[in-house]
Amino acid sequence: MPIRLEVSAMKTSMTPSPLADNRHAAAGYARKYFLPYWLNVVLILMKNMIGALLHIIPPFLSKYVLETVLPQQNWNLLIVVCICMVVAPITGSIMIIWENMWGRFMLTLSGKGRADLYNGIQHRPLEWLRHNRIGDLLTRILDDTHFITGMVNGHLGFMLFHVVTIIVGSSILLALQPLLASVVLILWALQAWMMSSYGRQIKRKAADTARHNSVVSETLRELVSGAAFIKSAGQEAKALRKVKECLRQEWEHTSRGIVAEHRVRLVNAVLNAAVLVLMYTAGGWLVLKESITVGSLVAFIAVYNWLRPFGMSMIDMTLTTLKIWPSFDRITEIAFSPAPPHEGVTPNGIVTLEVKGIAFRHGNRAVLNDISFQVKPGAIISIVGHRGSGKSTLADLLLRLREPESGSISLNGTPLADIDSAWLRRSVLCVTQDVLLRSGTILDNILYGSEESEPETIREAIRIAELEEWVSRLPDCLQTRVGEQALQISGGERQRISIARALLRRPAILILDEATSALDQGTERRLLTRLIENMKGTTFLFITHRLDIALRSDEILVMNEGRLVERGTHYELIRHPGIYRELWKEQDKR
Ligand SMILES: Nc1ncnc2c1ncn2[C@@H]1O[C@H](COP(=O)(O)OP(=O)(O)OP(=O)(O)O)[C@@H](O)[C@H]1O
Repeated sequence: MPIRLEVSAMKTSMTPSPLADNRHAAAGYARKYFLPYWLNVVLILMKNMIGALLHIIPPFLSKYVLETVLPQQNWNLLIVVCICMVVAPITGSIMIIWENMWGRFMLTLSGKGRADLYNGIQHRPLEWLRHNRIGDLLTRILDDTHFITGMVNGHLGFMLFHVVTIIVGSSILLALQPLLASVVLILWALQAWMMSSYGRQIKRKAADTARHNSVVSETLRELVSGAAFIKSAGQEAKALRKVKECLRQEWEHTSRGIVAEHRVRLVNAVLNAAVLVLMYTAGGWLVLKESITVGSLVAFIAVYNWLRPFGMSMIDMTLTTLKIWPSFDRITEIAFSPAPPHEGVTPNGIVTLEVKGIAFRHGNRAVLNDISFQVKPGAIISIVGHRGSGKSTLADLLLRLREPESGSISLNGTPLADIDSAWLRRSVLCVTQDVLLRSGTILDNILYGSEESEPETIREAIRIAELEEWVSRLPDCLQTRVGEQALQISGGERQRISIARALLRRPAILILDEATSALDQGTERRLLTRLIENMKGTTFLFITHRLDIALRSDEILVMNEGRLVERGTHYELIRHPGIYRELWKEQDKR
């Protein structure tokens, strides 16, 4: 059944989701991954509770020794109590083994998180990808996820233990001496309140530092990847100045963050000392008034001293969490807002493409205006025009890398938006002039996306793309690695690799956007002839400045300033004055 292509009005999905929506999505994500492990979480909580109780036994035993064992002068009981004092906390510590066992699922979560982040980036609109700096994205994938991973793996369980311990410890303090405990707890609450207001400052500074770190990464990436260019332009000193300035700014931001953190620690130290002084003074006064026994005060102080380090490290952990929060925001900005690839209609058979009145603008500038045309299955079409007339933008729209502002594009009558996105990626392929090679071997690069191809088909593709001779001269032929040698692979060789790749993919529609511009005209002519013969049934859209292929096209679409201004065969167009005739004459002169 022939498939027709039609473009219908589509809504743009370029606007990124607001952060609040992303946080909501992140909460859903956490639910999705944590819920299957609810039993592990409950077990860890219970273990923490029992561990906290076991750790709190020694202070009570001290009270018992002072008030009962020593007055009775019971030597045997003293030994038993002392043994219990040692065994209880050790047992509590040994229980950490269970936590390692039950908490292992957290490790897998961090891996999934990083993969989701990459998935999020991959599914963002093209415009978003082009506007975001690579350095910034890398910082998000590597540094920000590293902080979060560390937090999930190291802190979460530990924090849980601290919270449980502090709750249990505070209850015991209240049970021992309600008045004294209230004073201590009020001071602690004051400390927590101060923390939260300083915390906002720390969070802001951390966000600032994260932003600057990503600018530094981006600048360094640019300067390192452009090192050869900088050298050839004799601009090494200027580049070095830029690096130094960048690092100076980074240091300034980091040090501002450190100063803010030190201020919080100082306030904490002062408050801790105040609590201690108050507790000894009030406790001593209560003993003198005979409101409590010395044993109770000793037990109270022992519980307090045992609890204090937990409070301190809780503050440390809260500070770390606050610093990590901006990383969390930066991740949720991309990881949880992708439009998932949707499963839509899968057109069968050959494909007819129809474009109806599409318009597109880059910012405020109209780049395409009222473009309409129809392409029958297996047709050869050339899209020509002056530079900047909108040809590549049109290709982006056909590939659904961008959405038209108005108008419609459809395949066999089904709008692109309703077509299964995986099918679309497989069936509408674009080969551009700038060919990016992946790390791996030459063969990996040819097979990318068609790994299941038969050896005979691969050989044929290599032959048609005229790669045979070049490959045979490589040290390991097809198995030669691209990585370090990438720079030595010429533009023409890269373009031929991507033509071979297209041959293996056998798309329904193949767009060649200046895909053979680096080849000499003789090679280009031969290669394209073989390509067309070999891919019968495929629709070809040639975007080109060389008009050789236009001669053999079923139809030529001539674009000017975003409009389709002429159409017809070479011989029809050449007869009348117009842009095509101008272009043809210009080429003739060359
Ligand atoms: N991301 C972008 N933001 C703003 N303007 C853009 C963007 N991409 C392209 N343009 C502009 O849109 C216009 C059309 O660009 P396009 O690349 O589609 O033209 P083209 O006909 O393919 O040009 P060429 O023949 O030089 O490849 C140009 O003026 C270009 O500068």
